[in-house]
Amino acid sequence: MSLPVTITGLSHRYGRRVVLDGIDLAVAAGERVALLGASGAGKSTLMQMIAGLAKPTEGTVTIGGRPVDGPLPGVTMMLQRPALLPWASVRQNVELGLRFSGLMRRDHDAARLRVNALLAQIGLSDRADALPTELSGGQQQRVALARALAPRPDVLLLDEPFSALDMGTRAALRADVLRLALDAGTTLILVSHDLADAEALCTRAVLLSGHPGRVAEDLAIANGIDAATRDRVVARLDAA
Ligand SMILES: Nc1ncnc2c1ncn2[C@@H]1O[C@H](COP(=O)(O)OP(=O)(O)OP(=O)(O)O)[C@@H](O)[C@H]1O
Repeated sequence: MSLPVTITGLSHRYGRRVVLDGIDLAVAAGERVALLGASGAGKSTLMQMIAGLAKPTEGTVTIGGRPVDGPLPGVTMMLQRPALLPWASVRQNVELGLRFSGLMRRDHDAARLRVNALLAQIGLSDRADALPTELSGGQQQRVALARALAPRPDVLLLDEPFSALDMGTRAALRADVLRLALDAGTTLILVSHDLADAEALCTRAVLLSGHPGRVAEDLAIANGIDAATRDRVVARLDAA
């Protein structure tokens, strides 16, 4: 299942410093939206609020009509660093996603099949017993992706998941994310400062800009981006 995410009149201050101002954003169930912006535009802060890890100074976030006042079941976040359990195998790390969802307890066989299918999808079936430290950075990020998608989350939040990876690995992982997200039918919100990430994964790009960050552009990108728009967006992303 996928759920809509609605942000209404959201502003946020750290101390006396306003970092986000008047954010209104409606993401439909199953939509794939990129939150783009230069460094410091407030993208990660906004993601933390969607994930229920921080509370906005003003305004609300609802997911499936339910106000977010803490982490909600069915909402999964994946970060720049994979944050795998170092002492647990690849398989155990992916299983963790299903332990939280309860499937491991309810139907152990179904959980095992799901983990096997995910390991095959990320090309790591033969590394199921390896420890994370025995994998490359890209492989570790794939394991984190499989763990995030194992319970078929209603909403998947990706905060710069590709930024620590080289270009080749990045392209391959983008393809994995798209395939697994489509398979899970999840609503996807991606934070990035790279337009290419948005084009590879999303049908819509929302650009945060300024200090405090506000929504500067809201673009349909499913059918590509014309040259003038691309130049404008890239210039804004490059602005510090
Ligand atoms: N916990 C915090 N306390 C105080 N200020 C913070 C805190 N977290 C972020 N900030 C500030 O809020 C602003 C927005 O930060 P945020 O990390 O949300 O931006 P971002 O767009 O995700 O940036 P980047 O692309 O560099 O990660 C920045 O100026 C940052 O310094």
